[in-house]
Amino acid sequence: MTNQLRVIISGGGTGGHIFPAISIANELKLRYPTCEILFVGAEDRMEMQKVPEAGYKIEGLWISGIQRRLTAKNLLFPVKLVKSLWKARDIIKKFQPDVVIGTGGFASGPLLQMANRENIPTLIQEQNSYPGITNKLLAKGANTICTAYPDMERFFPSEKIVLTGNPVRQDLLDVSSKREEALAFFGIDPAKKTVLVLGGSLGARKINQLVEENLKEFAKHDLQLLWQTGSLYFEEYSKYAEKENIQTFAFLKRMDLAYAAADIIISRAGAGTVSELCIVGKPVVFIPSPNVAEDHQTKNAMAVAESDAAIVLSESHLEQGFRSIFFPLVETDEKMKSLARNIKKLEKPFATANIVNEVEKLLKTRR
Ligand SMILES: CC(=O)N[C@H]1[C@@H](OP(=O)(O)OP(=O)(O)OC[C@H]2O[C@@H](n3ccc(=O)[nH]c3=O)[C@H](O)[C@@H]2O)O[C@H](CO)[C@@H](O)[C@@H]1O
Repeated sequence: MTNQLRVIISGGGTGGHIFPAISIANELKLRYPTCEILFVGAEDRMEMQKVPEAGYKIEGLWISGIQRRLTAKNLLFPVKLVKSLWKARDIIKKFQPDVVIGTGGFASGPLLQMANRENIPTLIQEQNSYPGITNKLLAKGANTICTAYPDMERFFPSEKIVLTGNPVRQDLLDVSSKREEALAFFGIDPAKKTVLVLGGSLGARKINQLVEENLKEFAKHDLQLLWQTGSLYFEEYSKYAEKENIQTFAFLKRMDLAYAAADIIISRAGAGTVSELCIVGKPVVFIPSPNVAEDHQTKNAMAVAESDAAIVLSESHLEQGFRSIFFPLVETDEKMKSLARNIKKLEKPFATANIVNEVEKLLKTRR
C-alpha cells in the first residue's frame, strides 16, 4: 500500500446499491481525508448522476443484467461482459487500488472479478436477506462479506461473513432535530399530519395508483402528502400537486428533511429504505414490491413487522385492506407511538463505521 489510500467502490443500478456505496465513501473520507476514491458504475444507470452529485468521480462500464426472456439485449450480453472486463482491468491497472468494495448491481461484477485476479482484496456488502446474483457470484473471490441480515451462511461462506447492517447516509442519523427546518423547507402546515409516500429509488406504479385512488380520503382526514412518484411516473401524477396539501416529487434529494417532516410513512421495503426507517423511528406502512427476487422485500418488511414495529400490506390485499387499516391508524395516537418506538429499537446506526472497520482489517493484511 502506498501512503495515500486508494479505493475503488463499485455498485449501482438502483439507489439501493448506490447510497450504501456513497455512505462508505463518506466514512472513508472522514477517516482518511486524503484518500483517493473512484466509483465504477454502469454507463446508463442512475449512479452516473448520483455519484458526481455526492462529489465523487465515476467511470461507467457498458454492462447490464440478463433478462429472463430472449431479447436483443441478451444477445449483446456476452459482448458487453467481455468489454466490461477489459475496461475494468484497465481501470484497476491505472488506478492501483489498495482495496475494492462492491455494493451489488451489475457493474460490480466485472470490477471485483478483475480485482480478484489482480490479488487486490475485495469486500462486498449485501443489503438484502436474499442476495442479488452479482454478489452471489462474487462471494467466492471476496475476502469479506458484510451483511445486514442473519443466517446468510445459506448463500455465502460463513468464515467471510460479518453482520454489520446496511450503511445509512450520515445526514439521516439525526432527523429528529430537523423537524422545524423540514416544515419550512417543504412549506407545510405544522397543524396537519404529513404522510410521506415512498416508492423506492425508481418509484412504484402500484403505490402511485393507490394514492391516486385515495386522494379524497386523504383530504377527508385532513392529511397533507409528500408524494415521491419516481421519475418514470412523475409526469402522470404531478398534476395532483396543483391541489392544496399535495406535493409530488420525481426523486427526493433531501430525504433527511422528508423523513423529518413526516408523521407517517407509506413505503416500499427495499433494504436500504427499511434500514433508514429503523433509524428515523416513525410509524410505517410497508407495501413490499412483489416483483423482486425471492420476494425479498416482503422478507425485509416482515422482519420489522415481527417486532410489532410496522404494518405490512401486500399488493394483493390493498383494495380490501388499505382504507380500513391506514386511516384508523393515523387517528390512533397510541398505536402510532408504539410503532415508532418499536421500529427505532431495530436501528443499526453504526453499520457504515463497522464496514469501514472491516476495510481497515483488509488493508492491514496488505501492508
Ligand atoms: C425494485 C428493486 O429492484 N428494488 C430493490 C432496490 O431498491 P431501491 O433502489 O428502491 O433501494 P432501497 O430501498 O434499498 O434504497 C433506496 C434509497 O434511495 C433513497 N431515495 C429514495 C427515493 C428518493 O426520492 N430519494 C432517495 O434518496 C433512499 O433514501 C434509499 O437510500 O435495491 C434494494 C437494495 O438492494 C432492494 O432491497 C430492492 O428490492
